[in-house]
Amino acid sequence: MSALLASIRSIDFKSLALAALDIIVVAYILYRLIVLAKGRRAWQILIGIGVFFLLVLLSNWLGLVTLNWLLQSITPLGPVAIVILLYPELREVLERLGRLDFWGAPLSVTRQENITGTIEAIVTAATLLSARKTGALILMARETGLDDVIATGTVLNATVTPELLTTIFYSGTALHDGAVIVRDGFLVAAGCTLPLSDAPNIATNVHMRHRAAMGASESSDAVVVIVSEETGTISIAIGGKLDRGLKPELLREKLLSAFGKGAKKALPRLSLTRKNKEASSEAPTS
Ligand SMILES: Nc1ncnc2c1ncn2[C@@H]1O[C@H](COP(=O)(O)OP(=O)(O)OP(=O)(O)O)[C@@H](O)[C@H]1O
Repeated sequence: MSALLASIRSIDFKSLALAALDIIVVAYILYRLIVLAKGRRAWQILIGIGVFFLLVLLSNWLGLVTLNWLLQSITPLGPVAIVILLYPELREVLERLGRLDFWGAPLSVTRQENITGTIEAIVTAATLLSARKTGALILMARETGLDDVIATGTVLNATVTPELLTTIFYSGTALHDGAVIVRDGFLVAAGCTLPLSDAPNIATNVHMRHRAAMGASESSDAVVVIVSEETGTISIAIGGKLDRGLKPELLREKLLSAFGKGAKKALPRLSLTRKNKEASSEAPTS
């Protein structure tokens, strides 16, 4: 008993508390970084890095000398490659650190909004625009921020209504070109430039507006609704995949399912960072 008391007394509680704090802070930072990366291209890059290190360990363990030598030779280039590949995400993390919103509110769902109402407004607007053959590009945010895309357009921060959407896309208005960004139940910005898809096998009848929608949904977890100016057809792009020729009911169904049952009351935040600079120089105007 006295030995137990002596050993308890010998514990340096201050160092223990500091070590615990250290572990908690590091774990929290890692958690926030994972939440930030998830659903974006950065996530695939991180998985790729994980696979690379797994291969290094495996080749070492199996005694695959040449493969191990090759992988070990490439490893010192890793930090530079990571900075290049994850440049947009690293920039966003630093910006968030500066704005202090890296630590606070959750990065995913920040506000409880009526997503069903937002979806309804978008479906109604798409139906009207489709009937008039007015081109439209509506990007719906899901996770993290879209600040760099928003920066390419004009900030509005207005409630999403069919009237506002149809007015914005009315040909000839100053903001009809480009995409509108909907986030947290608000039409945050209009006239935004999206990154174009660089997928190799895009059909020739997929024009710039649809390519931009595909690009935005490839680079982030955004859900993009498109109305073709040429044919009036309504399409949706999710994860780089374009689903064309949707009836309003199917569009509503897909949007509700994209925002998930749990998210029916919340419009999550989303980010899209990659390729904007390239797209802003490529985007055409009508
Ligand atoms: N990178 C981009 N980001 C945002 N909007 C874009 C981008 N590229 C094109 N657009 C929008 O698409 C419009 C022109 O698209 P496009 O040339 O595909 O029109 P279209 O021939 O009528 O085809 P569609 O049937 O796809 O509407 C532009 O005026 C612009 O509003």
